[in-house]
Amino acid sequence: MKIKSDDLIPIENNFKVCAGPGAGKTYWLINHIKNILCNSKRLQKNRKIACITYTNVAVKTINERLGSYSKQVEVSTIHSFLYFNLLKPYVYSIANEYGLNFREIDGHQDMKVEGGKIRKWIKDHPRKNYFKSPILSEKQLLNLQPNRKAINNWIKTLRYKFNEKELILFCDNSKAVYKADDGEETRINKDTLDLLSSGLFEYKKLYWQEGIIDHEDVLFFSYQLLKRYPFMLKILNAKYPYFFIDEFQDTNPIQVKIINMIAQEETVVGVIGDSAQSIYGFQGANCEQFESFELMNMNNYEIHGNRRSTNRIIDVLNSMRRDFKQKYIRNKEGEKPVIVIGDKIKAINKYNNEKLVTLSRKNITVNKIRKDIESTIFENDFLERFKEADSDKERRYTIMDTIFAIETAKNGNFREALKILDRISFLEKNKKNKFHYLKSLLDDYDKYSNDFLIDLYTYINDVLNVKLTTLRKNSKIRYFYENSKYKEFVICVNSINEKSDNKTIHQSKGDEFDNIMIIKEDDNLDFLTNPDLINNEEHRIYYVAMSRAKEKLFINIPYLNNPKSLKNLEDLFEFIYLE
Ligand SMILES: Nc1ncnc2c1ncn2[C@@H]1O[C@H](COP(=O)(O)OP(=O)(O)OP(=O)(O)O)[C@@H](O)[C@H]1O
Repeated sequence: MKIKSDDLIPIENNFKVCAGPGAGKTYWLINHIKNILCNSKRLQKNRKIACITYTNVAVKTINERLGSYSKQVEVSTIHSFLYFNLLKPYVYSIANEYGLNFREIDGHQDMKVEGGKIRKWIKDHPRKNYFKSPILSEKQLLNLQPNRKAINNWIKTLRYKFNEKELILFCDNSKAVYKADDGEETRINKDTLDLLSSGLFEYKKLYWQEGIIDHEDVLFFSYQLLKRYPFMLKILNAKYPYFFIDEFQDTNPIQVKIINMIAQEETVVGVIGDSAQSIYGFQGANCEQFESFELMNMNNYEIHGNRRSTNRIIDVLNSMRRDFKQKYIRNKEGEKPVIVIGDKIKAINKYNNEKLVTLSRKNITVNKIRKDIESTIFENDFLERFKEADSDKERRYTIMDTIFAIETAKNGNFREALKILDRISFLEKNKKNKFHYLKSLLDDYDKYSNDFLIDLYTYINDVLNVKLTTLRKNSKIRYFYENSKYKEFVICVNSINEKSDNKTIHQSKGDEFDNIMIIKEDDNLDFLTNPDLINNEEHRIYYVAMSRAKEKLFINIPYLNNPKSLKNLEDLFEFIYLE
């Protein structure tokens, strides 16, 4: 059934809302929540609406938009929802079985890959006796650097997946490769990878025994808990009579299973999304999953308008979409989108008089643009130079982690900031000291953040009374501290990256900007000339990118080998060749 983004729907039925970009899905969801808060007879004092969304930025936005209504709504990412409602209170009950040191767990983090742990894992591998030809030996795996690096790359792809009803761990074998600077490629053979794969839980346990869990582990343990202890499900149902998930197209299969479990009892479940915007395939999400998602007593709705973009931009989006065409709601003609052919920096500079946000497919392109456009130092360059200049590891790490913690806290994530401080040896695990240290630094931010690193060094020494190794006069390292700006360092912090005008397409998910330039590294515009939003994730990624634009849209390609191939795009785009 078609609805508009300000329509109300019955509050006691499960629902699925499908709508294209800029349709007002988030806007609609917030209204729906307010409607429930005003009219539900099932929301007593201690019961809440759960509203799950994809990123911490989205959590913040939804909370702000709910305003005073947010008290009875728990807005969070699925990981933090499950962590606080299931893992923290109950994981002790299965901890032994998984070698999980539950007392040490302090939140969840991005997956860590530590060389030392991989080494230990291989040394103690449960099927170590089979490490003989054609399987690489322990020595070949541990002592040859290219092999080590290839295994490292492979382990970085570690994920859970369902094998029948059980969750198993697997890695992507195509990533067990290392390419040296001279182009020589080292690839680990399949027999070795199969054997190593058989012990992946032992690898995980090396982290678990220290209480370290990542986001995917939160899903894994939650699933195990819910499967084994039905009373936990009952508690969730009692606490959250309504459970909604925004951006459902990027939900992975474990989350879907958990959501299905939650929906079996009295909780009303609603999912909102757009299968054409599913862009997290590498995490196991796929667009088919959203389309086939079904619950008992579920109403289906569609919103066909686009409230974000000008008509000319919506025309481009519609040219890619087969399932339905979006309607103009703003009904502003706008300018014809432009394909700009030539150097990216020239292209950005040409159109940068109005605020322009660039969206690139890869991080490396974003970094190149930042280096030229923002005249800041490429983050790795700076960290590399710092590492080279300051060989005193303790001092270097103290400075580095202190800045990471300060900037993370300033971005609103105080908990994460305190966690970062654990990496500093004199603060480790001492909550009171950490708190005091961070608070002073935040209170006095202006005293050290406007100029050079030396100011922060002096502040830590003199005001906080932490004695860092002296920086000798006229030494190379003192010169570095006296000449490197604090703000140069800040660029290294990811959360700051989010604020930049130059970002990856994935970072732009859910957001919108007036003017956008998509930066391509080649002239392949297949996603426009031959679009396939159902089967091709790359096409969906560019669809998401283009649909972030409200007013103006540019696509930059470095060259155009075959102008004829773009003939069909002339109605939709203007073509500009740069000198
Ligand atoms: N009913 C409405 N009245 C006024 N403005 C609206 C309404 N619905 C949505 N908007 C505005 O339209 C824009 C797009 O809305 P929103 O971000 O909720 O869309 P979305 O469907 O979640 O987008 P996407 O899937 O592309 O991220 C926003 O600027 C929002 O404030």
